Amino acid sequence: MRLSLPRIIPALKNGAILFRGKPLTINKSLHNHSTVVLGGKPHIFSKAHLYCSPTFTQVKGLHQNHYNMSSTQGKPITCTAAVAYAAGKPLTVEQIVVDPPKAHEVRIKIEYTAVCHTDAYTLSGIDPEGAFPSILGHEGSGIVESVGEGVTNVKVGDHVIALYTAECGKCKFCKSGKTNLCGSVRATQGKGVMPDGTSRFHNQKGEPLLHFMGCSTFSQYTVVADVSVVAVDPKAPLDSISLLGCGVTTGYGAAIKTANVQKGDTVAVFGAGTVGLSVVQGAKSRGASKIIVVDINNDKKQWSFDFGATDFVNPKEDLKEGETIVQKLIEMTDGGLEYTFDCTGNVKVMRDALEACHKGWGESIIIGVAGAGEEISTRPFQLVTGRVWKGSAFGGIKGRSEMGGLIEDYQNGKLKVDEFITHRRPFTEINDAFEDLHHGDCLRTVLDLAK
Ligand SMILES: NC(=O)C1=CN([C@@H]2O[C@H](COP(=O)(O)OP(=O)(O)OC[C@H]3O[C@@H](n4cnc5c(N)ncnc54)[C@H](OP(=O)(O)O)[C@@H]3O)[C@@H](O)[C@H]2O)C=CC1
Ligand SMILES: N[C@@H](CCC(=O)N[C@@H](CSC=O)C(=O)NCC(=O)O)C(=O)O
Ligand SMILES: [Zn+2]
Ligand SMILES: [Zn+2]
Repeated sequence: MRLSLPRIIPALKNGAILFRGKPLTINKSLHNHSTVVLGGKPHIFSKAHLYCSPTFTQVKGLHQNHYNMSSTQGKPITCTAAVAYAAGKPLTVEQIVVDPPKAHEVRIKIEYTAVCHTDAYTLSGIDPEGAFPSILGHEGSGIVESVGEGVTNVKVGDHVIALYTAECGKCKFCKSGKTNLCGSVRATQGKGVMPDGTSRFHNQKGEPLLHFMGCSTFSQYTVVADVSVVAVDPKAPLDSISLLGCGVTTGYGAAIKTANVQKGDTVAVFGAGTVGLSVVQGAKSRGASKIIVVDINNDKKQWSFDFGATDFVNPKEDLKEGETIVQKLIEMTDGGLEYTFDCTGNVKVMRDALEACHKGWGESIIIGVAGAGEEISTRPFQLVTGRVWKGSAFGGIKGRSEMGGLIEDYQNGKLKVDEFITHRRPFTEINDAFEDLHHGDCLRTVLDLAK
């Protein structure tokens, strides 16, 4: 049962609600502003918090569970989603049905989602794991609507980010201390189903729709495994932090975790999208001495400098006759770079990125995702002579244990996030958001699921 506003207000007026053990008094504008006064200090709660939050620890005559529950709990929800019915076709915005979460699952009311290049990659049909019909989207934030049995890490009303890289803390991978990859749900996630092998989505004809990357944020409601969701500070704006669900975290983490860039290091970043520019800001935060952005699109030049690049090279325009990008970079850095990052997904660029590394110690980190059948190649001599080829998924970040730190970096002004939001659209314009991706003036389009 949802605790309705008319029911909660008399309870508040009677002083019957305790917040962290102290009685709450209501601000007279509670109706409109959701503001309560505690110890003389105003506290602002979102509507969702007022309705659902267990931070309200005691309501006279009501059991705690009552106000932890929503009226939709345990029931299917009909809502709007964007369905990918076939590769290369626009998404269909339609009403779908989202089943309640089963044990160790969480149903989230998605508030905002951005479109990542990987969504376009899968929709294009070149993802070996791409399957249809499905609900794409993996860069999203929202509020927990209900939880299944046994869920302890999040509760109704929590502000959350969906995680395509789960963290169970118990599997071989999680316990290794060597990787952020988690084995707990990855096999079923890759098949587009929940850990029990079934889907929580179906369309109005009753046909099941597949999940995507364990997130499926292109739906007003989604269901994820409990290991694939993290609760965050409710003061962090949900629209901005949706970007921490993928692009920003991936690039920033690749610089500060996977590569672990140190003061004075030289860095080259191939591809100045959200991922590449987030690598740039990670490298800058570590005090890299040179941060060279390589991109074929001059529209990315100013952004590169804004995020901390020291140089910008457009291989289509800035090379001398017969010069390669590898030669240019080696010449600019007295023998090559300490770290290079591919943020394009182009396997030829990946080779250049490796070969631009300094002999003996340079490391190249592949972040870009390449299509089915694509392979990387280089002369083994490149590795024999000390260059290292690595990859990075979700920036090497463990979503449940490390997201809080990234949110703090954002809140303290150390990590730029808002600057990536170049476009905003109502959810119904999702196909235009995919189109935005192909234009040089777009880093991220954030979609508002309420519109
Ligand atoms: N490993 C992981 O965990 C993750 C991987 N990814 C992958 O990372 C990549 C980047 O993602 P995102 O930032 O969202 O993508 P974007 O498309 O926004 O950025 C890619 C950038 O690379 C540029 N580019 C394309 N070809 C070249 C080239 N030959 N040389 C130099 N620059 C080039 C593009 O230019 P233009 O605008 O002209 O096309 C664009 O500016 C994608 O492959 C994505 O799938 C994303 C998130 C997580
Ligand atoms: N499905 C593809 C590979 C896609 C891929 O590499 N995904 C990245 C995240 S991309 C986010 O925008 C990743 O983290 N991969 C690790 C993972 O476990 O999926 C294929 O089959 O090639
Ligand atoms: Zn992504
Ligand atoms: Zn695990």
